[in-house]
Amino acid sequence: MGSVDHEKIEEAVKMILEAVGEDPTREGLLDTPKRVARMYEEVFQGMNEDPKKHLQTVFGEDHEELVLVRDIPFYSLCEHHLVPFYGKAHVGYIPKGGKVTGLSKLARTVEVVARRPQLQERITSTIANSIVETLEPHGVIVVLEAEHMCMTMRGIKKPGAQTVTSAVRGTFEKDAAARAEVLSLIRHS
Ligand SMILES: Nc1nc2c(ncn2[C@@H]2O[C@H](COP(=O)(O)OP(=O)(O)OP(=O)(O)O)[C@@H](O)[C@H]2O)c(=O)[nH]1
Ligand SMILES: [Zn+2]
Repeated sequence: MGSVDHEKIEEAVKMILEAVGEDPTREGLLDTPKRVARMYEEVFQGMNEDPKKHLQTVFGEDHEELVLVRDIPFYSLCEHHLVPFYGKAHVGYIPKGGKVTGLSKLARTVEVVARRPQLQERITSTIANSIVETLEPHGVIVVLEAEHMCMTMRGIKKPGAQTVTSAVRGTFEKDAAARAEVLSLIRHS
C-alpha cells in the first residue's frame, strides 16, 4: 500500500542532487532516489491515518483517576525545513464513565500524529484533541520535549536546546493542583 508517489519523489531527489552539483548517475547515488522515496513513505506514514483510529479501543474499566504514559519517544519532521525533530511525549488523561483505552493506543496516537510534516505545537494539540473527542475524559494533558535539528545542524545552531510544549484540557485547565501533580510525575522521568 503506497501512500506516497515514489516516481515523483525519485525525480525530485535526482533534481536536488543535480542542483547541489552532484552526479546522480555515480554509483553511490544510483539507488538514492529510490531509498529516499521509501524513507518518506515510512516517515510520513501517518499522513493518511486518522489519529483517533487507535483510541476507539476502549475497555469498560471503572478508574476515574490519572493514567499517564510518559517518555514515549517520537520522531517527526518540521514542516519548514523537512529535517527531524525528536524527543519524548508524555500523555496523561483522567478517564470518565469507564472509557479507558489501551496504553499502547496512546503511543500509537503519538506515532500517527508525528509521522507527517509537522509543528511541535500541532502534534501536541492534535493528540490532546483526539483523546478528548474519543474518550470524552475528565481531563487530558500532553507534554512534548524535543530537539529540532533545524536549530542544531543549521541556522542558529544551538544543540541541546529543548522545546517544551503542552496542551491541557478539562480538569487540568481548571485545577492547578492536578496539573502540578502530573507535571511532577513527568519530571521524575
Ligand atoms: N513554532 C514552531 N517553529 C518551528 C518548529 N520547527 C521549526 N520551527 C521554526 O520555524 C521557523 C522558520 O523560520 P523562517 O524564518 O521562515 O526560516 P529560516 O530562515 O530557515 O529560519 P532560521 O531557522 O531562523 O534560519 C524557524 O524559526 C524554526 O526554528 C515547530 O515545531 N514549531
Ligand atoms: Zn525546521
